[in-house]
Amino acid sequence: MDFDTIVVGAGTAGCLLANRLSADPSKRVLLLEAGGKDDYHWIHIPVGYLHCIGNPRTDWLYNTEAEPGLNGRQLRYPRGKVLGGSSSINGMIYMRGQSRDYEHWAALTGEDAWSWGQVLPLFKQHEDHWRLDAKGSADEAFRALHGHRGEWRVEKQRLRWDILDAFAAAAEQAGIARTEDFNGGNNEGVGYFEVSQRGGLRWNAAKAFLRPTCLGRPNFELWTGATVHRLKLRRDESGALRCEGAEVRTSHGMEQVRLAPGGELVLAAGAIGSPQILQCSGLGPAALLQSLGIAVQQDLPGVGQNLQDHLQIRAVYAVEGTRTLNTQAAHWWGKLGIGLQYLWSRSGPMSMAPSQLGAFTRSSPQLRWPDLEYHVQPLSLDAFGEPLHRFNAFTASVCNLNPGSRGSVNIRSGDPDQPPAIAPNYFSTEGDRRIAAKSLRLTRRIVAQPALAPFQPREVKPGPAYESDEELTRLAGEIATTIFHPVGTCKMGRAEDPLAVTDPQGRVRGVAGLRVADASLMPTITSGNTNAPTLMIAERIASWMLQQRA
Ligand SMILES: Cc1cc2nc3c(=O)[nH]c(=O)nc-3n(C[C@H](O)[C@H](O)[C@H](O)COP(=O)(O)OP(=O)(O)OC[C@H]3O[C@@H](n4cnc5c(N)ncnc54)[C@H](O)[C@@H]3O)c2cc1C
Repeated sequence: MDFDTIVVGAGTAGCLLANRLSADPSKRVLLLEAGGKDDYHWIHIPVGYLHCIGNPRTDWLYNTEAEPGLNGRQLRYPRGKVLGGSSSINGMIYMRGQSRDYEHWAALTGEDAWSWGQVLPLFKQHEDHWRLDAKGSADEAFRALHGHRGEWRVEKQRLRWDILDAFAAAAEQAGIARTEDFNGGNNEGVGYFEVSQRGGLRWNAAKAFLRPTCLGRPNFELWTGATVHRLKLRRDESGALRCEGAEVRTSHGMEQVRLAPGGELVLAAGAIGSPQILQCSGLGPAALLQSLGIAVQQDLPGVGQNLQDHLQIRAVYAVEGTRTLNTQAAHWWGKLGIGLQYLWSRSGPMSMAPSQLGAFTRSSPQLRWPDLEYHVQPLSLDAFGEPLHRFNAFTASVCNLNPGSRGSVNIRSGDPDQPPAIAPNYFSTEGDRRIAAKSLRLTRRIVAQPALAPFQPREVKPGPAYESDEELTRLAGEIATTIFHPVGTCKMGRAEDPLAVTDPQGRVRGVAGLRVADASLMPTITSGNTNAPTLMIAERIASWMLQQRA
């Protein structure tokens, strides 16, 4: 059977693409997903991300290389391997980034369609914002920025914590104004995050875009447990290269899926999966491919390079006179109470996104835009996967939104089952190290404000003894970890950019019938969490594909 479109990866981008591209009943669309169905209960109960990360049922279980900037540590590098992809295991924060991110993409690519004014309608197109539910509860300015009745539900969190309210007040005392909306183009301010949930349950890309619409369409097929190993490429007499389909491993063994004449295959396998598939297919840096004995189909030096990620520096403060999740979940009766609260009202800690309170601010008053994001949590632990501390504490995690460090994703062999080498190269620039020290000092300044004084906060990590830039940077390397935002490994760009893997519309250079439409396409990381920008990318590329089909 031939397909007009084959989408590889049913994650954040892939589910939206499949929905839009199969809306025309005359076009046959196949969606391929390596992971299984999203029928695991912990995907849907928000706090279940703790059970999904590090679980082979839902996670690819990657690790980074030993990172010099993190004092030689390797990090766990979760990526969703299930229907919905990373949207099934992520922190659910809805964050578009800053308008300047998109102006920058437009300048870098020369394509004005990526500018803020032109992407805003795309964010709104699939949005279903809770504040627009009730008539009259949102003003015209809010309506101009947000969408209603789209597929992507955005809700207010169903909990609050005294310690987080106090942190918000302390941030205000330190000069960070309150905000009710982080998604208006400038996210500066402090407030509770809004989340991708519906009625206290996670809202992932599969629920939003596949069920029931897509799954009911006779022209649409979804294969789960289907891992794409390589692309099928053919060179015609004139030497032009075209993608004709893919080799896929399913429960029946290896299968070939084919594109109909003029069809397109869209890679939406994410910032790790998409470059891996390209490199395994002979599309990538020639030297890397030759060193592994892979025939070079097209030398694309940028495939797998330009990896960008946000690194969170997790400062921990012990507190007195209030309860945090650490002690609330320490005993069976506490857990029972939490469970009953969730069953009764779908609220409380089980409805909790990993980070509830957020703040965007500037590491230096000279900056025009916020370059730091705080994720504040009423809990603390030594590392994800470790138990919560037994004392009451909160974590103020801070990340540099615009890191200068660039890393890579490179296959180690032509075997698609071997995980690639992931080297984010954190803290590899002087600027990133300087901002790390500055951001820890800012955290201390916020925590020292009067609003937090009643809770007698005591710095547990990195520890009050450390003061100098050098000490703080080394300690940041000790306590920092990924905030799970890898992007940029198949970046789009201008023809004269040697590292651009695709043109500004996601078409892979030198290969007809092949696009990329996921987080790997971003030329630079957005100033915030990356799920909403990835949905927008998929919306944009789908609209171009539909126009070009017509
Ligand atoms: C733990 C975690 C927490 C996060 N928290 C947040 C948050 O709170 N807010 C936010 O905005 N962002 C968050 N993110 C980031 C956000 O989820 C991602 O940026 C976004 O999901 C990326 O979408 P994508 O479509 O590029 O990739 P994905 O959603 O990862 O989808 C890729 C899909 O392709 C499949 N695939 C890969 N290789 C193959 C292959 N060879 N064959 C077939 N299928 C394949 C994968 O299994 C997966 O389903 C988080 C991510 C993680 C992992």
